[in-house]
Amino acid sequence: MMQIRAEDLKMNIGGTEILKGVSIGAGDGGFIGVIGPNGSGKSTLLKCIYRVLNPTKGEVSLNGKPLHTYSFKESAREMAVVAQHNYYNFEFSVRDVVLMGRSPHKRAMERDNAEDFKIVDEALEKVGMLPFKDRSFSTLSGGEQQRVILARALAQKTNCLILDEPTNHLDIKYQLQLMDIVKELNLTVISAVHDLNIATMYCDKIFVVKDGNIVAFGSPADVLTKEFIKEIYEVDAELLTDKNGLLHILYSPGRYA
Ligand SMILES: Nc1ncnc2c1ncn2[C@@H]1O[C@H](COP(=O)(O)OP(=O)(O)OP(=O)(O)O)[C@@H](O)[C@H]1O
Repeated sequence: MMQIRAEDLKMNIGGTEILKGVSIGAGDGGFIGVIGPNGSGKSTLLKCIYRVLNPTKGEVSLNGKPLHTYSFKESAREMAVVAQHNYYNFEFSVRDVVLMGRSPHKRAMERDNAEDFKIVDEALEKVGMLPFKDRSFSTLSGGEQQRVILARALAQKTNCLILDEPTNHLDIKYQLQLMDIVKELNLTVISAVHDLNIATMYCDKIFVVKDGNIVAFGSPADVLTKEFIKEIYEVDAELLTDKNGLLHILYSPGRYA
């Protein structure tokens, strides 16, 4: 099973310290959420983990081995990413976008084979996008694109998934569907999550980021108290536990500082 650790990450951009010494870990199929207000550093932290950014200080490791000792291809066989924004101006078909998920498993110039096409179809089927296979990716709605990007990550067949706000763009059915798909895979997951109710439903543990620091860690039910939500997000929330023992966080209009 996959272990992933970020140790004392610092990130300076243009003289501003965006991450101030952040350590997080995930492994053994755990679903780890990263929550926190806008601009707190969640995406920056995830980008250091999925190698879009190089931390100014600190280190990310996979299975105890520093990430920089992996080639990009090697780390892509371990870790797939669904990023927050996908800028696709190009005219790839849906199938071709998902096929890109197979490239870490192929040698240079190696052709896609029947197995790759099968994996792509299975991944598209899983997210309910198989009927869109021949469509141009750029003509899809935001939510459809998001599901295709998840299919690409699934086709990558990794042990670890990094998700940055994966339910962005999705209506409630597809938010639940995406989280259910990811949960059922039992992969090691690190996901930035904005919706605290989604976090309580799906995350085993959450890290809370504020102003570039981790300010709390624990199970959603332990961390997300009324007082803590007020402190972190400056909103008044009511907490309710339903008959199944699931925590719900309720808000009211105008109840913020
Ligand atoms: N390249 C950059 N140059 C300058 N500032 C940056 C850069 N990248 C990020 N920042 C700043 O760093 C802070 C953290 O950004 P980040 O995207 O990590 O936050 P976030 O917690 O993911 O926010 P959100 O919830 O709004 O997506 C923000 O104030 C952002 O403006």
